[in-house]
Amino acid sequence: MGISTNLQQVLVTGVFTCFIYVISQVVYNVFIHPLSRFPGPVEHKITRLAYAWKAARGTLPFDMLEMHKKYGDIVRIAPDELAFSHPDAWQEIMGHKKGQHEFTKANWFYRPVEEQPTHVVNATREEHGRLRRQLAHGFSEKAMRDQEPLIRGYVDLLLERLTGFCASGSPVAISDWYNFTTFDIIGDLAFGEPFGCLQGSDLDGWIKGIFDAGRLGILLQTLSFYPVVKRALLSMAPASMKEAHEKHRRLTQQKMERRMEKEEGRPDLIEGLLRKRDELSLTLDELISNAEILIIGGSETTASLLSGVTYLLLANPHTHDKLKEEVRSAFQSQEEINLISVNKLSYMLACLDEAMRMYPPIANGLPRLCPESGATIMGEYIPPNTFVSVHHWALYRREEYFKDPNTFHPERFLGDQSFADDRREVLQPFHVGPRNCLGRNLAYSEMRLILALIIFTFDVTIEDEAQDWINQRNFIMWEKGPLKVRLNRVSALH
Ligand code: HEM
Repeated sequence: MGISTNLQQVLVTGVFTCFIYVISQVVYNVFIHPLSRFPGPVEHKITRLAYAWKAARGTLPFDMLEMHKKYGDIVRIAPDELAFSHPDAWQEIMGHKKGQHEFTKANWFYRPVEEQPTHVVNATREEHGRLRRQLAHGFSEKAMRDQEPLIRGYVDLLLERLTGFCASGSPVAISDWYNFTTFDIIGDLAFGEPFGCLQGSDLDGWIKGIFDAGRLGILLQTLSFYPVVKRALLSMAPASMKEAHEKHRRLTQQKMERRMEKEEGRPDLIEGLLRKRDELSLTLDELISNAEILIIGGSETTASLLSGVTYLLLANPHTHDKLKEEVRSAFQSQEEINLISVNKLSYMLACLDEAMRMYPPIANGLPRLCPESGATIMGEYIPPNTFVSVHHWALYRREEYFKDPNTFHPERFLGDQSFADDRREVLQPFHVGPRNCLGRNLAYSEMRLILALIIFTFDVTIEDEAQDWINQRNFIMWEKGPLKVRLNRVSALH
């Protein structure tokens, strides 16, 4: 009897203490916290879980737009995070800072498992500078000229494989084929060998392993705010998961070792790091980690945009007609289309930029941490250790910055006067500043070459089942369904 009364008392005290703790957290976060003066939904001010829930449901980009519409350009999206939706925010958060402290990348997002080897995207500032300098060789104009035959080989294989579908008359998920192509290209540029996706008409198991790990990464990012739970869950990971991880690691190591055996001076993206490996004190795991991030960053992004622009053109037939006219009048044969000659296709570039606005490959904000000195963003003092972000999709759909933002208008990038008030500098899908995209030129070259050759070679029509394709969820990357189209080879090319 005495024991159960004691137990009851302990339980009541425990529950009461938890209750007091939660109430005091709520009161602190809503009324006393240094960010309490910023507007936002109350559940987001109270707990990180409100944001995590939206990210986990895949609706974050759309929720962010609604929040900015309701609360303005600055929204408190978590107790310790602000989202900014304004042209000035890019430079103020990510730009080069003369004599001021830079915003660092948020560890909870970029390094959810601290034990993993680092790479150029999540490295500390000092480490990053050294890695970037070396990697930059592989992205130079000269390197790209040297890489062109390799890239062209895969694009020709894509055209050959797609031609197969013309003969059979069956619909084709062109989105998959864009993925196969960009993965094979980047596999060769990062590891010295393709994944065989175009040959095998499927994503390689190694790539699937990376995507699975990506999904887990979203969960781990949220759990970074609850380290005890994260540690417990990681220690309870089933043996099958650990085995899969180990198998993936072994395969990657073999890939890297094969690349290291190849001739010196290969014009690819990893050669710069291999050459200075000792100077940079790079372990094998760090080399692998850099190659992996090149593959993740350089394939899905480009393939998404190609799928997005194809869908938007097909859903807006007058733009598709205009592009066909531009490409087919500029060239007489496929051979004339190359990385240099595609530069004259100004309408096509406008289509790519407009697709980047409506369907940015990276749709959500990538968070940064405000320096110890605090900072001023959009005229507001931001206290130290605040996470800050700019959410691409939501920013690009704001009527304040783009006229008729939900409609595909490539003309807005061609000086059309009806879009004179657009704030085109808002569009920064590759970011600005010292950590902006190294692969921007490569991405544009690949996308221009592939799109020009597709438009030149095929008449493309969209299948009924794909009419709604663009309405997708987003989990850091878009959850692309199959973009089903029918292809007919242009008669002059038969
Ligand atoms: C449409 C395609 C692409 C988009 C929209 C894109 C976007 C971005 C963005 C937003 C960042 C900054 C990430 C951050 O702040 O954490 C980034 C970084 C990076 N991207 Fe891309 N990217 C694309 C294609 C590529 C390609 C083809 C490559 C080639 C491998 C590539 C390589 C990189 C690298 C190496 C970085 C890290 C740069 C650094 O931290 O110094 N990207 N990209």
